[in-house]
Amino acid sequence: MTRSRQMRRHARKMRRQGLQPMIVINGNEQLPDLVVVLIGRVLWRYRSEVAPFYLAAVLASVGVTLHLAYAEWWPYLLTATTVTAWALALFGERIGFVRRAERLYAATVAMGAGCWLAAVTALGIGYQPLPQLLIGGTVVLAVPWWAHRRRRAKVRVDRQLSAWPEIAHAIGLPGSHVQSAVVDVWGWRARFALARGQTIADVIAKVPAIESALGTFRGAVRVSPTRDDKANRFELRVLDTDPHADAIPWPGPSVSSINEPIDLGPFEDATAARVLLLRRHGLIGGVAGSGKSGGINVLMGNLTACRDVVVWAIDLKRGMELQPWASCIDRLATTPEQARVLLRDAVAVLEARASFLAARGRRVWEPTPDMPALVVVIDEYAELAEEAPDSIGDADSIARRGRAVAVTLIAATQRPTQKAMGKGAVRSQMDVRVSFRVRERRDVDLILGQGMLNAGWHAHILNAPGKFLLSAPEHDMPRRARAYLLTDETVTRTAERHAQMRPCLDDVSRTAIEEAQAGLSLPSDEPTTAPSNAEQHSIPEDLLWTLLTGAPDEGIPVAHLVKATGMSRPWIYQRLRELADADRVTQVSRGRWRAAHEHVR
Ligand SMILES: Nc1ncnc2c1ncn2[C@@H]1O[C@H](COP(=O)(O)OP(=O)(O)OP(=O)(O)O)[C@@H](O)[C@H]1O
Repeated sequence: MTRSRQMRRHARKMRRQGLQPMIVINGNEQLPDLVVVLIGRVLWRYRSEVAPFYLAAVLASVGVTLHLAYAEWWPYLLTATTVTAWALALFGERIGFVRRAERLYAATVAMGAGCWLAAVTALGIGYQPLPQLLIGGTVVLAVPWWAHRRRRAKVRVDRQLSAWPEIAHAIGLPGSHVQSAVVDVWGWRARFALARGQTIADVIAKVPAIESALGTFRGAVRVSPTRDDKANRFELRVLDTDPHADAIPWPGPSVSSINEPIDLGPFEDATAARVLLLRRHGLIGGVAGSGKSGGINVLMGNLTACRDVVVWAIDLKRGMELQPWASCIDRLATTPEQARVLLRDAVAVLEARASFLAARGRRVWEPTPDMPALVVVIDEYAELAEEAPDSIGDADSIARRGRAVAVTLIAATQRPTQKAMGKGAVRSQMDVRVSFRVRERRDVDLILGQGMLNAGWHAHILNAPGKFLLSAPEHDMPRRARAYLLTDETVTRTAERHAQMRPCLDDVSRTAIEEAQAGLSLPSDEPTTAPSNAEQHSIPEDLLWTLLTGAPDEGIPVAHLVKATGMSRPWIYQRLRELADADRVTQVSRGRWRAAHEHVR
């Protein structure tokens, strides 16, 4: 019996006795077979780390072979090298070198390796200083490779996943296997297939065992169904770091249109807390210092990035919170009087839009850069209710009737009591509720809605500023999230950038505001039905023309035209536009028109 067979037998015997065999290598003896296997395994396991040296070894052997057989090939090698390096630098993105630094690195390695190979092919490996260049170049170029974060993360995940069959066996899920995996900022996620008869409930019951087997911290593993909701699949989310451990810098806007859900910050499992604001109103609550203003900054950073949103804001704390965004805000009210006018105008906008839609037989206002949504942000709503109580009726109107016409209200307040919200229906109309930390348990229901505390929405125990619970039609489970943090400098920079691309309100809304400001706003029960046939058209059109030709020099207000003809405001505007296109009428000033001079009586 050879010595190595004796050793293996001995090892088996020890294992039967429950002991762990140890390999002792005596310097004078030949290495046992086992050690060769072990070294092979280590070299395979650490193949990613050792890859630069593998490449160097391959280059050296290819170089020696080429020198002996085809020494005259070196110019071809140089040409191929140059072409490859340029291709990697210019088009490397297509094969996975996403960042510029990665493409430059790949091109440098290709250039270095190719030039060295060409030199060895021509001169032989013994030519000085080619051997030194190979060793030095390998070590120097290996440093960025070793340091590359994404490579390291991928290797770590590969190793954890290659151990999955053993883990699955140990935790009682034998036969389950990995289908795909991706690495991200917080850790990794992988899709698994389950063996016959296993269910996702079995996996959820094993989460602590999975955490232990993968060597993660407690709470790092989440199990969820896959998107296709197959009963024999599951998704495993493994966090390397707790996403909520520190403040999370804002990564920049997540949307460019109000039609997309806004990312407020990550949940504990690092998935994004995304919420749609189109045709919804929002209520943000929480005690002083809980991060409300931070939350509003995240919203502002996103809303101002949308080319189909006009933002109006009310900040009665003398603009302390919203002033930094002033360059992106179409109208900012910082006094009760300004707030009153702003809300009255917002109601005028919503009424004009409703008439405009009704006249065209349309139900909803689809925001576009030309016809944007209007979002009214009110910081500290309680101050508004206290200092401008007569404007609460307008806020109420917006909350009740704003959805279809894309006029959205977002109100922030510390405690949305009935008194703080004024005597209106505003609170009950809020579809999206964001609760930062509250002082008392009963405040949970105030912000999130009746019965939410008992349903497990424990906003009173949120333990750091910026942490929040989000309740919305697509978020019906209490999950902690943490809002991104925008530093003052980020706010300034973002506001500067976004200020250049803010849209203006559409004609319908602008005119409604002008009329409201001129005190000519029509009652909300103005006629909204468009004429149904040509016969009906002919009379008001004649009347309209008569009014325009008889108008004084300063023009006739649109509101008068509406009243006199009995037609809807959008109808009047359409006719005016047609007449203006035919050079028959002119707009004297905002909201005032008359016939062109040659037609004036
Ligand atoms: N998302 C966040 N992540 C980390 N820290 C935050 C976050 N939001 C706020 N903070 C910290 O908490 C402090 C208070 O936040 P913020 O001013 O937003 O609270 P607030 O609820 O608006 O208070 P107030 O009502 O007094 O204005 C900030 O100075 C900041 O340091």
